[in-house]
Amino acid sequence: MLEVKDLGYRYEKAEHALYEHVNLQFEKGKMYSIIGASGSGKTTFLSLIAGLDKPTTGEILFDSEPLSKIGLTNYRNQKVSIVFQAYNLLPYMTVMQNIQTAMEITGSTVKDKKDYILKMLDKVGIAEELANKNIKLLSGGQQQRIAIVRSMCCDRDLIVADEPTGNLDEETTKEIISLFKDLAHNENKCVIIVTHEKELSDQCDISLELKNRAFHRIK
Ligand SMILES: Nc1ncnc2c1ncn2[C@@H]1O[C@H](COP(=O)(O)OP(=O)(O)OP(=O)(O)O)[C@@H](O)[C@H]1O
Repeated sequence: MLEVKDLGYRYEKAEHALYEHVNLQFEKGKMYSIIGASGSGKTTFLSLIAGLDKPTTGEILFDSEPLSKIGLTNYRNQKVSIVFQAYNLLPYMTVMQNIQTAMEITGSTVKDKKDYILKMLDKVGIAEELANKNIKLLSGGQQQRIAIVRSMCCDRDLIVADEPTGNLDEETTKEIISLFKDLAHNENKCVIIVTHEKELSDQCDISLELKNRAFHRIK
């Protein structure tokens, strides 16, 4: 579903490229982890496959079509769901409004959105009374869970997440892992997660390590 072809990336003014000639394929129904030392370029890679930035060389294809042809804005609005730490949550809106707005922008066909959102929030342990609170009143961990629920509600084939369990307690981490697993295995999504956490990486179907400017399959 997602194909990375001969990809290279170099930040302007950086001495070296972060990586070159990367070739990878990601399929629906699988959960992938990307691990690697701090600064190895994991977040940058997610930004590229999420259509937030363009590769310096090579290309990325979604269902055989290059992102450059789909258009990055189109791609982000229609194909991919991004769970970066509290990425793009709107601080002046409530939890409910944040998720509902995202569903509307992405053309969700769910009829009773409020009811649906409350059910999804319940799955990650967010009670109804929090749903009507402003985002900025929530803790970092709660905001992270909202960002995940928003990605689940938007029904995209590709979900990319950066350290989604980074600031959560052990029990919530388990819950979040099982939500991502469910999305991959029961809803046939392609889930790609950058993580430092072994527990999360171990649960993935395929693990890639970014080391010495190349990706190595370790599971
Ligand atoms: N906008 C930028 N301009 C120049 N260099 C950058 C920029 N953003 C990141 N870098 C550098 O690129 C390298 C890769 O950064 P990236 O955030 O992708 O790594 P990472 O593996 O996700 O790290 P971490 O695990 O610490 O989050 C780092 O050396 C970083 O300093």
